[in-house]
Amino acid sequence: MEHKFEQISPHILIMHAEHATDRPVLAAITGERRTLLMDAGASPAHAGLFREELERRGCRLPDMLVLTHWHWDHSFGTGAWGIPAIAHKETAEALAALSGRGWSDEAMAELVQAGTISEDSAQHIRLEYGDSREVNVREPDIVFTGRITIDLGGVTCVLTHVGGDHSADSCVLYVQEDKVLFLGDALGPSIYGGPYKYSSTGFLRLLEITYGFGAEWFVESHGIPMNEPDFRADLAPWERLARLVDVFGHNRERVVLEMKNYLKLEELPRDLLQGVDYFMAGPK
Ligand SMILES: O=c1ccn([C@@H]2O[C@H](COP(=O)(O)O)[C@@H](O)[C@H]2O)c(=O)[nH]1
Repeated sequence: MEHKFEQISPHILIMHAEHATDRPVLAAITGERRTLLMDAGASPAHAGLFREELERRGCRLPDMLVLTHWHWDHSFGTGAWGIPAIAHKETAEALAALSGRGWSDEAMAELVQAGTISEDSAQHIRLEYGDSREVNVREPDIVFTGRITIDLGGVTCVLTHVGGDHSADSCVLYVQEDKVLFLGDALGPSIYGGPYKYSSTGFLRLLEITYGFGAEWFVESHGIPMNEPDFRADLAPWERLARLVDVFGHNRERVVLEMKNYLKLEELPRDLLQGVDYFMAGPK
Protein backbone atom coordinates (compact mmCIF):
# COMPACT_ATOMS: atom_id res chain seq x y z
CA MET A 1 0.00 0.00 0.00
CA GLU A 2 1.22 3.48 -0.85
CA HIS A 3 1.46 5.96 2.02
CA LYS A 4 1.10 9.67 1.36
CA PHE A 5 3.07 12.40 3.11
CA GLU A 6 2.79 16.13 2.47
CA GLN A 7 4.46 19.33 3.63
CA ILE A 8 1.32 21.44 3.99
CA SER A 9 2.91 24.64 5.37
CA PRO A 10 6.40 25.90 6.33
CA HIS A 11 6.49 23.99 9.64
CA ILE A 12 4.07 21.10 9.13
CA LEU A 13 4.51 17.68 7.53
CA ILE A 14 1.52 15.36 7.57
CA MET A 15 0.91 11.69 6.95
CA HIS A 16 -2.44 11.47 5.19
CA ALA A 17 -5.39 9.49 6.53
CA GLU A 18 -5.68 5.88 5.33
CA HIS A 19 -9.15 4.46 5.12
CA ALA A 20 -8.64 0.66 5.16
CA THR A 21 -8.31 0.60 8.96
CA ASP A 22 -9.45 4.18 9.54
CA ARG A 23 -6.00 5.63 10.29
CA PRO A 24 -6.30 9.38 10.87
CA VAL A 25 -3.96 12.17 9.74
CA LEU A 26 -0.73 12.50 11.76
CA ALA A 27 1.26 15.75 11.75
CA ALA A 28 4.76 16.75 12.77
CA ILE A 29 5.06 20.45 13.58
CA THR A 30 8.65 21.62 13.77
CA GLY A 31 9.96 24.82 15.34
CA GLU A 32 13.50 26.02 16.03
CA ARG A 33 13.80 23.94 19.21
CA ARG A 34 11.21 21.17 19.21
CA THR A 35 8.93 19.00 17.10
CA LEU A 36 5.37 18.33 18.23
CA LEU A 37 3.39 15.36 16.97
CA MET A 38 -0.37 15.79 16.46
CA ASP A 39 -1.99 12.45 17.35
CA ALA A 40 -0.04 9.29 18.04
CA GLY A 41 -1.60 7.00 15.44
CA ALA A 42 -3.63 3.81 15.59
CA SER A 43 -0.78 1.41 16.32
CA PRO A 44 3.01 1.02 16.47
CA ALA A 45 2.86 0.09 12.75
CA HIS A 46 1.11 3.36 11.89
CA ALA A 47 3.45 5.38 14.11
CA GLY A 48 6.48 3.58 12.63
CA LEU A 49 5.60 4.57 9.07
CA PHE A 50 5.50 8.26 9.96
CA ARG A 51 8.69 8.04 12.00
CA GLU A 52 10.50 6.38 9.06
CA GLU A 53 9.39 9.17 6.74
CA LEU A 54 10.55 11.86 9.19
CA GLU A 55 13.93 10.11 9.42
CA ARG A 56 14.15 9.73 5.64
CA ARG A 57 13.57 13.47 5.22
CA GLY A 58 16.04 14.34 8.00
CA CYS A 59 13.33 16.05 10.07
CA ARG A 60 13.71 16.49 13.79
CA LEU A 61 11.79 13.62 15.40
CA PRO A 62 8.90 14.49 17.73
CA ASP A 63 9.87 15.56 21.26
CA MET A 64 6.31 15.36 22.57
CA LEU A 65 2.85 14.60 21.29
CA VAL A 66 -0.69 15.85 21.75
CA LEU A 67 -3.88 13.82 21.44
CA THR A 68 -6.99 15.35 19.88
CA HIS A 69 -9.23 12.80 21.68
CA TRP A 70 -9.05 9.29 23.14
CA HIS A 71 -10.45 7.21 20.26
CA TRP A 72 -8.22 4.21 19.53
CA ASP A 73 -7.13 5.27 16.05
CA HIS A 74 -5.71 8.55 17.41
CA SER A 75 -4.17 7.33 20.66
CA PHE A 76 -3.13 3.66 20.62
CA GLY A 77 0.19 4.49 18.91
CA THR A 78 1.33 6.62 21.88
CA GLY A 79 3.61 4.00 23.47
CA ALA A 80 5.52 3.51 20.23
CA TRP A 81 6.87 7.07 20.26
CA GLY A 82 8.46 6.92 23.74
CA ILE A 83 7.92 10.67 24.31
CA PRO A 84 5.73 12.67 26.70
CA ALA A 85 2.07 12.75 25.69
CA ILE A 86 -0.16 15.76 26.39
CA ALA A 87 -3.91 15.27 26.60
CA HIS A 88 -7.09 16.74 28.00
CA LYS A 89 -8.25 15.47 31.41
CA GLU A 90 -11.20 13.59 29.88
CA THR A 91 -8.90 11.97 27.30
CA ALA A 92 -6.64 10.85 30.15
CA GLU A 93 -9.62 9.44 32.08
CA ALA A 94 -10.92 7.51 29.06
CA LEU A 95 -7.47 6.04 28.37
CA ALA A 96 -6.97 5.16 32.04
CA ALA A 97 -10.22 3.16 31.87
CA LEU A 98 -8.88 1.20 28.87
CA SER A 99 -5.30 0.71 29.99
CA GLY A 100 -4.37 -2.81 31.13
CA ARG A 101 -7.38 -4.37 29.38
CA GLY A 102 -7.15 -7.30 27.02
CA TRP A 103 -8.04 -6.81 23.35
CA SER A 104 -9.04 -10.34 22.37
CA ASP A 105 -12.22 -10.70 20.29
CA GLU A 106 -14.10 -11.54 23.52
CA ALA A 107 -12.72 -8.51 25.35
CA MET A 108 -13.63 -6.24 22.43
CA ALA A 109 -17.14 -7.75 22.29
CA GLU A 110 -17.58 -6.63 25.92
CA LEU A 111 -16.53 -3.09 25.01
CA VAL A 112 -18.96 -3.09 22.08
CA GLN A 113 -21.72 -4.39 24.34
CA ALA A 114 -21.01 -1.58 26.81
CA GLY A 115 -21.11 1.04 24.01
CA THR A 116 -17.50 2.05 24.67
CA ILE A 117 -16.50 1.23 21.09
CA SER A 118 -18.51 0.17 18.03
CA GLU A 119 -18.45 -3.08 16.06
CA ASP A 120 -16.85 -1.07 13.22
CA SER A 121 -14.03 -0.05 15.56
CA ALA A 122 -13.54 -3.65 16.72
CA GLN A 123 -13.30 -4.73 13.08
CA HIS A 124 -10.81 -1.92 12.30
CA ILE A 125 -8.72 -2.89 15.35
CA ARG A 126 -8.68 -6.54 14.17
CA LEU A 127 -7.46 -5.40 10.74
CA GLU A 128 -4.89 -2.94 12.13
CA TYR A 129 -3.42 -5.34 14.71
CA GLY A 130 -4.03 -8.78 13.19
CA ASP A 131 -5.11 -11.95 15.02
CA SER A 132 -2.41 -12.23 17.68
CA ARG A 133 -2.85 -8.63 18.72
CA GLU A 134 -0.90 -6.84 21.38
CA VAL A 135 -2.50 -3.51 22.11
CA ASN A 136 -0.74 -1.17 24.50
CA VAL A 137 -2.87 1.71 25.79
CA ARG A 138 -0.64 4.35 27.35
CA GLU A 139 -1.91 7.05 29.65
CA PRO A 140 -0.80 10.65 28.93
CA ASP A 141 2.00 12.30 30.93
CA ILE A 142 0.75 15.90 30.92
CA VAL A 143 -2.92 16.54 31.54
CA PHE A 144 -4.67 19.89 31.00
CA THR A 145 -8.12 21.43 31.08
CA GLY A 146 -9.29 24.30 28.91
CA ARG A 147 -6.28 25.18 26.80
CA ILE A 148 -2.52 24.58 26.66
CA THR A 149 0.07 26.46 24.60
CA ILE A 150 3.26 24.78 23.35
CA ASP A 151 6.15 26.93 22.15
CA LEU A 152 8.32 25.00 19.69
CA GLY A 153 10.66 27.94 19.04
CA GLY A 154 9.11 30.47 16.66
CA VAL A 155 6.09 28.20 16.24
CA THR A 156 3.21 28.37 18.67
CA CYS A 157 0.72 25.53 19.00
CA VAL A 158 -2.49 26.00 20.96
CA LEU A 159 -4.47 22.92 21.96
CA THR A 160 -8.03 23.85 22.95
CA HIS A 161 -10.70 21.62 24.43
CA VAL A 162 -13.92 22.08 22.44
CA GLY A 163 -15.95 18.94 23.25
CA GLY A 164 -18.90 18.18 20.95
CA ASP A 165 -20.99 15.24 19.83
CA HIS A 166 -18.18 13.08 18.47
CA SER A 167 -16.31 12.79 21.77
CA ALA A 168 -16.68 14.96 24.86
CA ASP A 169 -12.89 15.25 25.18
CA SER A 170 -12.35 16.59 21.63
CA CYS A 171 -9.61 19.17 21.24
CA VAL A 172 -8.42 21.22 18.26
CA LEU A 173 -4.81 22.22 17.62
CA TYR A 174 -4.03 25.61 16.08
CA VAL A 175 -0.58 26.31 14.67
CA GLN A 176 -0.55 30.08 14.83
CA GLU A 177 2.34 31.06 12.53
CA ASP A 178 1.16 28.69 9.76
CA LYS A 179 -2.54 29.47 10.31
CA VAL A 180 -3.37 25.76 10.24
CA LEU A 181 -6.18 24.32 12.37
CA PHE A 182 -6.24 20.59 13.12
CA LEU A 183 -9.82 19.69 13.98
CA GLY A 184 -9.33 16.06 14.99
CA ASP A 185 -12.82 14.57 14.58
CA ALA A 186 -14.50 17.35 16.56
CA LEU A 187 -17.06 18.09 13.81
CA GLY A 188 -18.18 14.47 13.52
CA PRO A 189 -21.35 12.94 14.99
CA SER A 190 -21.38 10.82 18.13
CA ILE A 191 -20.54 7.28 17.03
CA TYR A 192 -20.47 5.19 20.19
CA GLY A 193 -23.28 3.98 22.44
CA GLY A 194 -26.34 4.18 20.19
CA PRO A 195 -27.28 5.62 16.80
CA TYR A 196 -25.03 8.29 15.31
CA LYS A 197 -26.17 11.68 16.61
CA TYR A 198 -25.69 15.40 16.05
CA SER A 199 -27.02 18.23 18.17
CA SER A 200 -27.80 21.30 16.05
CA THR A 201 -26.85 23.85 18.70
CA GLY A 202 -23.71 21.86 19.56
CA PHE A 203 -22.68 21.68 15.90
CA LEU A 204 -23.26 25.42 15.34
CA ARG A 205 -21.26 26.23 18.47
CA LEU A 206 -18.34 24.18 17.14
CA LEU A 207 -18.50 25.90 13.76
CA GLU A 208 -18.33 29.29 15.47
CA ILE A 209 -15.27 28.19 17.46
CA THR A 210 -13.69 26.71 14.31
CA TYR A 211 -14.04 29.90 12.27
CA GLY A 212 -13.00 32.02 15.26
CA PHE A 213 -9.35 30.96 15.00
CA GLY A 214 -8.81 32.83 11.74
CA ALA A 215 -7.18 29.77 10.16
CA GLU A 216 -6.31 29.63 6.46
CA TRP A 217 -6.06 25.82 6.36
CA PHE A 218 -8.28 23.24 8.02
CA VAL A 219 -7.39 19.60 8.58
CA GLU A 220 -10.02 17.10 9.65
CA SER A 221 -8.48 13.83 10.80
CA HIS A 222 -10.10 11.59 8.21
CA GLY A 223 -10.15 14.08 5.37
CA ILE A 224 -7.73 16.06 3.24
CA PRO A 225 -6.41 19.53 4.15
CA MET A 226 -8.63 22.30 2.78
CA ASN A 227 -8.07 25.99 2.33
CA GLU A 228 -10.59 28.34 3.90
CA PRO A 229 -12.88 28.90 0.87
CA ASP A 230 -13.08 25.16 0.13
CA PHE A 231 -13.64 24.29 3.77
CA ARG A 232 -16.43 26.86 4.14
CA ALA A 233 -18.06 25.62 0.92
CA ASP A 234 -17.81 22.02 2.15
CA LEU A 235 -19.39 22.88 5.51
CA ALA A 236 -22.06 25.30 4.19
CA PRO A 237 -24.80 22.69 3.61
CA TRP A 238 -24.12 21.20 7.05
CA GLU A 239 -24.37 24.60 8.67
CA ARG A 240 -27.65 25.24 6.85
CA LEU A 241 -28.93 21.82 7.94
CA ALA A 242 -28.08 22.55 11.58
CA ARG A 243 -29.81 25.97 11.36
CA LEU A 244 -32.93 24.35 9.91
CA VAL A 245 -32.99 21.79 12.73
CA ASP A 246 -32.62 24.66 15.19
CA VAL A 247 -35.76 26.24 13.71
CA PHE A 248 -37.90 23.21 12.76
CA GLY A 249 -36.69 20.79 15.41
CA HIS A 250 -37.37 17.14 14.69
CA ASN A 251 -39.81 17.85 11.84
CA ARG A 252 -37.83 15.70 9.39
CA GLU A 253 -40.09 16.30 6.39
CA ARG A 254 -39.84 20.07 6.72
CA VAL A 255 -36.09 20.02 7.24
CA VAL A 256 -35.60 17.83 4.14
CA LEU A 257 -37.90 20.08 2.08
CA GLU A 258 -36.08 23.26 3.15
CA MET A 259 -32.70 21.63 2.39
CA LYS A 260 -33.85 20.61 -1.10
CA ASN A 261 -35.04 24.18 -1.75
CA TYR A 262 -31.75 25.61 -0.48
CA LEU A 263 -29.66 23.27 -2.65
CA LYS A 264 -32.13 23.48 -5.59
CA LEU A 265 -32.14 19.70 -5.81
CA GLU A 266 -34.92 17.15 -6.30
CA GLU A 267 -33.25 14.76 -3.87
CA LEU A 268 -30.66 15.26 -1.13
CA PRO A 269 -27.27 13.59 -1.62
CA ARG A 270 -26.72 10.45 0.48
CA ASP A 271 -24.34 12.04 3.01
CA LEU A 272 -26.76 14.89 3.78
CA LEU A 273 -29.72 12.51 4.09
CA GLN A 274 -27.63 10.55 6.56
CA GLY A 275 -26.84 13.86 8.28
CA VAL A 276 -30.57 14.55 8.64
CA ASP A 277 -30.91 11.17 10.39
CA TYR A 278 -28.07 12.06 12.78
CA PHE A 279 -29.71 15.41 13.67
CA MET A 280 -33.10 13.73 14.10
CA ALA A 281 -31.52 11.20 16.53
CA GLY A 282 -29.82 13.90 18.56
CA PRO A 283 -31.00 16.58 20.98
CA LYS A 284 -31.52 20.10 19.66
O1 LIG B 1 -18.53 6.98 11.21
C1 LIG B 1 -17.71 6.31 11.88
C2 LIG B 1 -16.48 6.79 12.20
C3 LIG B 1 -15.63 6.01 12.96
N1 LIG B 1 -16.01 4.78 13.38
C4 LIG B 1 -15.11 3.94 14.18
O2 LIG B 1 -14.76 4.58 15.37
C5 LIG B 1 -13.38 4.78 15.46
C6 LIG B 1 -13.08 6.06 16.09
O3 LIG B 1 -13.61 7.10 15.30
P1 LIG B 1 -12.82 8.47 14.99
O4 LIG B 1 -13.82 9.16 14.10
O5 LIG B 1 -11.60 8.17 14.26
O6 LIG B 1 -12.59 9.08 16.30
C7 LIG B 1 -12.88 4.68 14.03
O7 LIG B 1 -11.59 4.28 13.88
C8 LIG B 1 -13.82 3.65 13.47
O8 LIG B 1 -13.35 2.37 13.79
C9 LIG B 1 -17.22 4.31 13.12
O9 LIG B 1 -17.57 3.21 13.55
N2 LIG B 1 -18.07 5.08 12.34
